[in-house]
Amino acid sequence: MSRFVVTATPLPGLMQIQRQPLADARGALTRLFCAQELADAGWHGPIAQINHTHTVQRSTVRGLHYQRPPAAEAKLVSCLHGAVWDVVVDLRAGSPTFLRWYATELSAENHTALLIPPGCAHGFQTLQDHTELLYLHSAPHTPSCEAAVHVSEPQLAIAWPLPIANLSARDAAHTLLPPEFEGIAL
Ligand SMILES: Cc1cn([C@H]2C[C@H](O)[C@@H](COP(=O)(O)OP(=O)(O)O[C@H]3O[C@H](C)C(=O)[C@H](O)[C@H]3O)O2)c(=O)[nH]c1=O
Repeated sequence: MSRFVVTATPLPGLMQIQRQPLADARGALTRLFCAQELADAGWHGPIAQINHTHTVQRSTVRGLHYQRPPAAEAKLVSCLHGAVWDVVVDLRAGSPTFLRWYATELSAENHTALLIPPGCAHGFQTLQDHTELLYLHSAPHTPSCEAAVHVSEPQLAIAWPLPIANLSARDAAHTLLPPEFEGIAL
């Protein structure tokens, strides 16, 4: 029996993964990852790194981050505590949804994760204090390949649900996309 319900989104390759906890009188066991089950959803190869973020204040925004080739990465983003409004932006050159974004709520309660394909930027806004996310990365953190899109990028017009708060100095300083930006060649 599959422990995940996989649902496509309007962005090709971006999949919503709903975990299916096995509950009993003691509580529940929830599978967070399965290479075999998630291969069909687009996860290929080993997990290179796992990160955990704790964000203290509601309304905080982190993002919009991605890694360029050769460290372009898939990410599986899960919420372990609290809730986020999670955003993915398609930056893939030639994609039919280039520069379109998709957002959904990830929370400990709804057991929903996003499997984000390479070439997409990721960000989120916390909807509760003390929100914790777990990230599975298919490539190692490679500072020389790190890149980002500004959370207030006019070409995206992301409709953040709350006022943007606690943006890091680094995230506040990301430059805007040039009009001629054609995306990332993967
Ligand atoms: C991403 C990353 C960062 N770092 C170091 C670099 C900095 O010294 C410190 C904080 O990095 P940053 O401000 O980029 O972290 P976040 O803004 O929380 O980025 C996170 O939130 C956004 C929404 C994401 O999608 C990123 O993948 C995710 O890591 O951790 C590491 O050591 N390993 C890593 O994989």
